[in-house]
Amino acid sequence: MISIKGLRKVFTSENKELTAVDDLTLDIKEGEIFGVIGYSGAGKSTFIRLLNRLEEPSSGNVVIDKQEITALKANELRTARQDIGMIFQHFNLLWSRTVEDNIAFPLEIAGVPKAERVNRVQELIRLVGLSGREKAYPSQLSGGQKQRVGIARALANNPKVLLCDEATSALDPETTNAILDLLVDINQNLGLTIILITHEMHVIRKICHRVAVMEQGKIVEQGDVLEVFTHPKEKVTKKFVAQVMGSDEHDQSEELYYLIENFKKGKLIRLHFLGETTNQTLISQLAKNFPVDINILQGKITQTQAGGYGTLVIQFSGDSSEIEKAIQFIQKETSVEVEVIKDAK
Ligand SMILES: Nc1ncnc2c1ncn2[C@@H]1O[C@H](COP(=O)(O)OP(=O)(O)OP(=O)(O)O)[C@@H](O)[C@H]1O
Repeated sequence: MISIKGLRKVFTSENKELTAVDDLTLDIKEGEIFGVIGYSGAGKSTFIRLLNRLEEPSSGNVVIDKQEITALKANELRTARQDIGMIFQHFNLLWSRTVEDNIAFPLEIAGVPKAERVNRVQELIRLVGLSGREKAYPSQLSGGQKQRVGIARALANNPKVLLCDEATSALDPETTNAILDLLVDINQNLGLTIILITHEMHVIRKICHRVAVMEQGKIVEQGDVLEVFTHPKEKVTKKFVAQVMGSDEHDQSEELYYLIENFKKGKLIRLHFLGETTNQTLISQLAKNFPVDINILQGKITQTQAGGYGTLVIQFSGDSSEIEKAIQFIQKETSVEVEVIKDAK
């Protein structure tokens, strides 16, 4: 769907050259939500702006849906941009226009007749959940509502791709979640390919299918979100994963030592969940099927688009042969990995 090859952007200021995006090659599939994460200055904004040529590349090419964006003349680019919606951190709304007039703006530019425009705007307002706010001005809206206007405006011409430039960075956590849910809805219901840049791993965890990690203009690691979360390779990736899961191995071993010392009966087990979508009822299944006591001691499980992952430490106590059967059940019937931390025998 999107093919990016050897993309570079060199800025020159005060006779110094700075390579903001450095020989970047990437393929993005149709219908996926692809996240690019990196710290400030990594080159994310420059990268996403190169895709629709808000920033002109120094070299390399970008192909979106078989059209080579980097080869288009100015007038061709204007038409091609109707297929590439974009939303921004600070919304970029027109402050003197109402909600409906902001959303109608790209339709006016595309020459859509008035009656059709009015219908389309109504449809978009419903889609993004802004019914009743049609006549409001941006200054009268909350941050989340402003971004909803931004999304509706970006979708007005039925684009194939939506570029999101730190779209939730100016929002509080609750509003961020609501906007992320809306992006997932749009992705699923309209089949829209979404590329987003962010410095928050929570955003990647919650909605992305694949992720690329950017550092100094380059992609240093990429893959399925679950794979990158469970097996981060680069130092920078490990830091991002720690934003969501916490990673301090020292802390973990201290906590385990505490559990081993204080829960001496039966067996202490650590369960490793990896992309489980079907095992959410595991504990209740164990409790129903085996005459053992289960004590939940510690856990951290988080949900991604590909299912949950994380660990759960439990204590089994009771008849040791029943405990063994319960463990065998987990090993045979689920893909949860079992690690025995301590066996009281
Ligand atoms: N117009 C410009 N002229 C000169 N240098 C620029 C320009 N735009 C960006 N840069 C530089 O390019 C590098 C990458 O910036 P970019 O904004 O793409 O990073 P980022 O990862 O999006 O970070 P942030 O989240 O802070 O914006 C930075 O060193 C920045 O100073």
